[in-house]
Amino acid sequence: MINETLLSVLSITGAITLGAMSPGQSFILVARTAVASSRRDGMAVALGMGIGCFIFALVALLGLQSLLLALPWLYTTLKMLGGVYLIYLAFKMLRGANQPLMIEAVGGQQIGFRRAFTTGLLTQLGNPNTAIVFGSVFAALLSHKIPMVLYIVLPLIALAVDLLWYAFVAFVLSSPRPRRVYLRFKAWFDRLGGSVLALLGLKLMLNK
Ligand SMILES: NC(=[NH2+])NCCC[C@H](N)C(=O)O
Repeated sequence: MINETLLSVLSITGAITLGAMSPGQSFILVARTAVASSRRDGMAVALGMGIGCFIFALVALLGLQSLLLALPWLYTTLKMLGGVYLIYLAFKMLRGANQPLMIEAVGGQQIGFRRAFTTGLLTQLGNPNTAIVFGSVFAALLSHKIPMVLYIVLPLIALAVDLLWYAFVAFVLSSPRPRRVYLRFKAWFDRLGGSVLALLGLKLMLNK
């Protein structure tokens, strides 16, 4: 019994880790913030990603999947909201692509911890990749009777995995060299990042 639980916790941790490491909208946002804003802001986005995962994990354990199956309109509404938010972020990134950044100056263009955190959180909550990982993985890897402790342990693991991974990404990308590279090709990076975000947003809205 204990072993079985431990085994599912380990496989779930593995699946969450792979999900965190696969590139997507969350990665784009953390990377962009870390190179363009500051390490601190990058960390704030990473924290938002972690908390977003915590919420997803909890909600998945509480049976969101069956709720969404029962209420198709809720599913559609959430998808639309997520898509609109992504396109909004993409629009901001594309619009600012040609504006130079003065990030050599100390602190650069800080966006502020709270705003960075909120953007991270909303991006994670609107991320279909995250929803799929938590929706399906939990369903597939947990037995029907979920031990009580897992309701706390799994969300905490989810928080830790994404927080650590994205903090690592933010840490690496906010060091001088990656920032210099970003700065040189800023317009192109922003165009690329913005376009991918917009496509992901459209896909989210249009996909069944
Ligand atoms: N554990 C997870 N699946 N977290 C969500 C990660 C999302 C994905 N890595 C992205 O950048 O979009």
